[in-house]
Amino acid sequence: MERIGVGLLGLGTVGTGVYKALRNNQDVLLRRTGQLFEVRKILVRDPYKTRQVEGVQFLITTDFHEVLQSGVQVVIEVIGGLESAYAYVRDALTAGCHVVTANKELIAKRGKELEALARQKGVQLLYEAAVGGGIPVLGSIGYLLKANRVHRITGILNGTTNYILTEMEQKGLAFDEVLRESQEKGYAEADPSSDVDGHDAKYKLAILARLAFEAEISLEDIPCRGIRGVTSQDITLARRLGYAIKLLAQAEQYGEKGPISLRVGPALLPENHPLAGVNGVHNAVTLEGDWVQDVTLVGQGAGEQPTASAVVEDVGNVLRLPRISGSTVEHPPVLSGAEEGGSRFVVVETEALPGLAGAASLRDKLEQINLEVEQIGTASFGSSTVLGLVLCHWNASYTNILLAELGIEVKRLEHYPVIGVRKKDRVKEAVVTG
Ligand SMILES: NC(=O)C1=CN([C@@H]2O[C@H](COP(=O)(O)OP(=O)(O)OC[C@H]3O[C@@H](n4cnc5c(N)ncnc54)[C@H](OP(=O)(O)O)[C@@H]3O)[C@@H](O)[C@H]2O)C=CC1
Ligand SMILES: N[C@@H](CC=O)C(=O)O
Repeated sequence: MERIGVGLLGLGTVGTGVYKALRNNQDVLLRRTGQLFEVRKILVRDPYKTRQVEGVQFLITTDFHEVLQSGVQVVIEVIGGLESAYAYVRDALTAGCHVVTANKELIAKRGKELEALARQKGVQLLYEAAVGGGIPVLGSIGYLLKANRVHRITGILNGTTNYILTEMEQKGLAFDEVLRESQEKGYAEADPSSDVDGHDAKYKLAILARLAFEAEISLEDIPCRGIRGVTSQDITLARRLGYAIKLLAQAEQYGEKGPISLRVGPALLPENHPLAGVNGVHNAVTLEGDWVQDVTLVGQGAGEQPTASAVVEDVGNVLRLPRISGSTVEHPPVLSGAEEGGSRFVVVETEALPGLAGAASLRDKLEQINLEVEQIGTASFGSSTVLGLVLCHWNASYTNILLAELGIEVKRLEHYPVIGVRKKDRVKEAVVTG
């Protein structure tokens, strides 16, 4: 039996889970790795805080150097944020320690430099928990699908926003209330705007695309929209037309080493799409490769236990994996504005809207000016009425055309891409009101 010293940076939601998992499943890890992982020091910000786990007080420090001096071979970074985390990870790698982190922002922004440092020092830098919480998605791409050319990734990559959208729909709760709940449950980032504005999903998509396409991904190349604009009216109307609204992360490579398109934003999925029923804090990733065709991995995307699971799996692998060799990352062109051409769900909120007959005649009117309307629905919510249209072959100029044709005072107009509807699956006659 080999004793391995571990330094834990952070004892919040994830750090607490990691400490408990290392303690409670020590026997499992020992049996499977022959190694006994012992936490020697825990770095925190506030040494006086009451901790959610017993017996840690004598391990706590606020001095990072004490961690490095405690005979550790593995450092686990679960403090989050960028600058301090970066400095600690860099110093731990420089000192010859293996590093495991759950920090997607750090890996998306500084991963390239830190991986080069890890290679130079002959140590591992592992970050399975940075993407998809407990889902072993990076390992699946890196180790289990290594003979495939993965060309498309479609994912629900943020647990907080998926939880919010689900609770808004299923319980009719308000956005702010559900956001508070997701913070209490430990799903949200320290600054939850990273979740709700889509940045967290963007970091995760960049990490996935880099690994799957072996391509350098710049965060600026990922158009990103969050869920602040999604209302419960939009969710209700989309559902009536047969769709779920999800914060979707998409990446596609057109041919080997070919151009790449990337996008994060709310989108409609038809109810029979594999990701449409992924609810609550669950995440899911569909990977499409040349031989495997498609594989969908689903699991809890945030929270103490699933995230700790991914961190501790990395810890168990750190001394068993082959050393990272040279990287073959390419710089393919990135396609921008791959937003047009597909179907769009357009929501118009107003005070006065046509009923069923009016909606049908509106469709005729729009079709006369060559706006192909696939589905149309209206719904009333208190003093507001909402019109929802699924339009084919979306073009940015449609917004103004629509406003002119509607000829009514519009309180709000929002539009979402509609994903994954094949021609033969399209709903033919869909005019709903309520
Ligand atoms: N929560 C989740 O579901 C998931 C989180 N992650 C990632 O894991 C990381 C941690 O998240 P989470 O556990 O939720 O965060 P928390 O805010 O719950 O915990 C952060 C911990 O780090 C400590 N800390 C923060 N800054 C410093 C610093 N400068 N020096 C020393 N200690 C510091 C805090 O100390 P103190 O307790 O004294 O305040 C706290 O213990 C983040 O990168 C996050 O993105 C990844 C997947 C899922
Ligand atoms: N805040 C993140 C935590 C996990 O990465 C999320 O909600 O997905």
